[in-house]
Amino acid sequence: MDELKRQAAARALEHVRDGMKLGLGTGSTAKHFVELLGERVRAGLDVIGVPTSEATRDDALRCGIRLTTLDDIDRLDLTVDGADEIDPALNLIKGGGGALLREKIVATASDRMIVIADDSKWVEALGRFPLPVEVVPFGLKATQRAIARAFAESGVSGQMVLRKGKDGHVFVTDGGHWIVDAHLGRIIDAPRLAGLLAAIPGVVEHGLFIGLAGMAVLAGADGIRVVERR
Ligand SMILES: O=C(CO)[C@H](O)[C@H](O)COP(=O)(O)O
Repeated sequence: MDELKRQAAARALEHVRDGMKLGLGTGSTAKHFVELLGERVRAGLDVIGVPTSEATRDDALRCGIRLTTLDDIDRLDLTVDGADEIDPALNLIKGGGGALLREKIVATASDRMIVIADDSKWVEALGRFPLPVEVVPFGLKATQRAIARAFAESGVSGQMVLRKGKDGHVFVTDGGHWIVDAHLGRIIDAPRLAGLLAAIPGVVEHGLFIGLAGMAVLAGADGIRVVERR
């Protein structure tokens, strides 16, 4: 599986050009991309990156990649990131690694987003992977009730679980928020649900990435499949 992730990352690297401003994703697949990019940088490629998490910032610096922020530059040329699920419209579930907020800000500031994954992430409909919803700790129960109403309005339901870290304590995002993972099974209308969740005051961000990815690079046992959004 790790080899497939690296193959997908290597194929995405072919889209990187000298002088590009890059969004650097988070997760085990994105980490392969950062490492391979670092090899090219050490060989003379001139790029600058905006990391989507503290973990990616550390990795990128270790790999010798120059970094900047969205305060210092306007647009990015390309973001390369992983995903937890990818559907045929190239809508995604992201946030399994907890970095969905910065990932969405960076992807939205990019002219292009390429999503890289092993082909187990390809699904006919989103929702088997629990949908991460990043919330502020204040008023958690009220926010969860509003989220449940949004689910009902878009025709889905399921258990919501407050994410815990490996240490058993509540998982805290880089932005100081909490994550509720919603076990929905199958999301019938992801764009509609995305809009409903975005309108809830206690929701900081959710893991539905609608219309952001322009290309998916999927590595499987039979080779690499590239899917472009129509
Ligand atoms: O959204 C993410 C982190 O917030 C990751 O891209 C997603 O969880 C996929 O991770 P991996 O490449 O390790 O399978």
